[in-house]
Amino acid sequence: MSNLIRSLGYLRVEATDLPAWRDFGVKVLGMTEGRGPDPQAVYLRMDELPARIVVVPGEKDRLAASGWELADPAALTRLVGVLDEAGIAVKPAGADELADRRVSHLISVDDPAGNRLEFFCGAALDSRPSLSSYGTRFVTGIQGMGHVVLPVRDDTASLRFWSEVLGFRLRDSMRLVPEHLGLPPGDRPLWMRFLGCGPRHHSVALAPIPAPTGLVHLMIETETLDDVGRAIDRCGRNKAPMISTLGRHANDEMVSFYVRTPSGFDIEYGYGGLTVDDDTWVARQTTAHSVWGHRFSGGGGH
Ligand SMILES: Cc1ccc(O)c(O)c1CC[C@@H]1C(=O)CC[C@]2(C)C(=O)CC[C@@H]12
Ligand SMILES: [Fe+2]
Repeated sequence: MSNLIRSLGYLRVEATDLPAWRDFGVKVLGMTEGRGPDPQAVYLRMDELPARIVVVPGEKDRLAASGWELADPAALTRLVGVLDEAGIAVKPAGADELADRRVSHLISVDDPAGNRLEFFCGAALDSRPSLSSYGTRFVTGIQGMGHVVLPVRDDTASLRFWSEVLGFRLRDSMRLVPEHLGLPPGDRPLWMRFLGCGPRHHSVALAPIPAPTGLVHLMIETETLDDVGRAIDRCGRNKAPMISTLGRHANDEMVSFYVRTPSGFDIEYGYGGLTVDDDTWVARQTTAHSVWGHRFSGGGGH
């Protein structure tokens, strides 16, 4: 158990259509475009970091890595010790990768499902404010950039790695019906696990849902409900495919909707997510994904 990871820091996405991503990030999501070392890449900002989503040209559309922030080099050194002890192969970063990501220290590992994870500290800040022309402000800070839902195959192995090795805390579980996901009916129950590493209710959810792009969705959170409403309007104006109606989740109380990115995975765009305290939090099971809304279409029969 390590308990060293503080928050979701960034995503690296490989994409086939970079101009579509620039438009989507700026005009639909309300992020701002930053600058970075790779002139080909699109750097999308939400706050004082130089980029929260880095989109690089690729042969196919996929999540290349999720980046997770630690407090300092000592914490990263301790995490390497924990990973070594657990027999997980740790790849140190070269100078080129550090420069590219604008961090002082970086390592990477693959989780049991093959999701590439990067652990870093010492992010460079961008002194230019990230000011969206729509007035959108994102909830980041100690809550990080949001949450990711990553595909897993073996629920037990993945849950053990994320909780027992990485030190994430189980915040909620939800049983899924295979037929609802377009999967064959099975005898084993399918569990979705929601885990946190800080005050945000969940920074990662592990889902037994096949995702060809390596990501089910990224959730980003705004400071006001009006920011979410305006984003819905911009989806319409820019013909970005909304794949769910507005709804409120049962477990983290987030009011959100889902929109498809140019890379085929989804963004959950939300407001009002719950923060929790590990000293008092009790992990439960939710039996309905939402208290209202979130009717899905197109994305696979929900
Ligand atoms: C259930 C839930 C709670 C909190 C969240 O932040 C959240 O994204 C979800 C929904 C998770 C999940 C999904 O991402 C893909 C489509 C899913 C599997 C459904 O069909 C129900 C739950 C949905
Ligand atoms: Fe979510």
